[in-house]
Amino acid sequence: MPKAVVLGAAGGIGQPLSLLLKANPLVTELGLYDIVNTPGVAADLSHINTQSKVNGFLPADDGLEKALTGADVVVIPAGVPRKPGMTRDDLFKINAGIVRDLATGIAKTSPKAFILVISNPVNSTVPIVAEVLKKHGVFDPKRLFGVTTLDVVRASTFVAEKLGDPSLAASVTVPVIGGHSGVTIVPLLSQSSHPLPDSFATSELEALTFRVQFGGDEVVKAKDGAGSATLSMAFAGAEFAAKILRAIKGESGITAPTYVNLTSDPSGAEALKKELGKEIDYFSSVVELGSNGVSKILPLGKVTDYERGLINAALPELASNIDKGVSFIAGPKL
Ligand SMILES: NC(=O)c1ccc[n+]([C@@H]2O[C@H](COP(=O)([O-])OP(=O)(O)OC[C@H]3O[C@@H](n4cnc5c(N)ncnc54)[C@H](O)[C@@H]3O)[C@@H](O)[C@H]2O)c1
Ligand SMILES: O=C(O)C[C@H](O)C(=O)O
Repeated sequence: MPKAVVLGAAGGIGQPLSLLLKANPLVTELGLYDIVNTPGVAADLSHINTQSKVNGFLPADDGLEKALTGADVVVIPAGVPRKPGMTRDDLFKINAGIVRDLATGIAKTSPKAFILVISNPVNSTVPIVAEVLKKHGVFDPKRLFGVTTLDVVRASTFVAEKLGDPSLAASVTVPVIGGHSGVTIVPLLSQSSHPLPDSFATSELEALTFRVQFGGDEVVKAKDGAGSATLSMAFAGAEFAAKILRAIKGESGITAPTYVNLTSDPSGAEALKKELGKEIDYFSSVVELGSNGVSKILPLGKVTDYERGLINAALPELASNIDKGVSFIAGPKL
């Protein structure tokens, strides 16, 4: 205990993420699943002198089921990445089906696992996983997470840069809320652990906000057709997974922003929706983690008028992304 599983483990994110999980002393077993190359990735990682046992699986011979058996934490970076000119929503056509099929495997084999969804478009793929789990009668909203940590990591880096002290990057924390695409990404810079100077101009604040919202595009452009963020995403995914592993082990007081379901448990969902002023079924907010998953969704806290405007701009797109994911499994709303 615990066993971590990576679905999409041979990919650009999957390989370095699997490496970082192999290096995490809390992981005792690591299952790697992909449609290609996992035996090689697993053999390679298995020579690293940390305690976890590593196994690689392919679709043949019930590989998905074998990988997922006994899983406590399942991380999903399977699916295609963006090329320049594409939005994350453009990936829906291919990734929705991939995520649906993997979620079906989880529902059948490891329904109690904590599920961490990286595959884009996260705003829609998380609802897809939830709807599949609901169909199988095993949905627990406290155990399903859209991984938005890369936005948080970016915000820390960019704020530290603006403060003129990159050594602060690891300690700066900025809540990033909403969703994970363009305008649905809302950095609450007024709540930065290391405040921006009073002299910070409105235009600078807008530029910094834009950089967090569209940081993914910078990488897509720089990679010039060879994919999107992989290494920074692996780092971010491993950071979030490490928090989950610590919470499972019983550590209390761990918090992180993550994209969660707001329709039932856990506590705090109704209060958050009141603050948002809108009935919305998923939202990324800071949550408190416990051994059973999300123990509390924390309130937004004080936001500036500018941030309130960003939230209001995010909500309609988020709602439409959510509907798209839900309808893919449940059929269109009548
Ligand atoms: N949440 C985030 O912040 C974030 C950040 C970066 C990338 N992403 C997303 O992560 C996904 C993966 O990105 P990448 O750069 O690693 O892509 P990649 O193409 O390098 O890797 C994807 C892997 O998924 C595998 N795969 C495809 N279909 C599969 C299936 N049915 N079952 C198991 N594995 C399957 C592929 O074989 C490949 O190894 C993309 O959708 C990307 O947009 C999300
Ligand atoms: O930008 C992308 O498509 C990948 C990822 O969502 C990111 O934020 O880097």
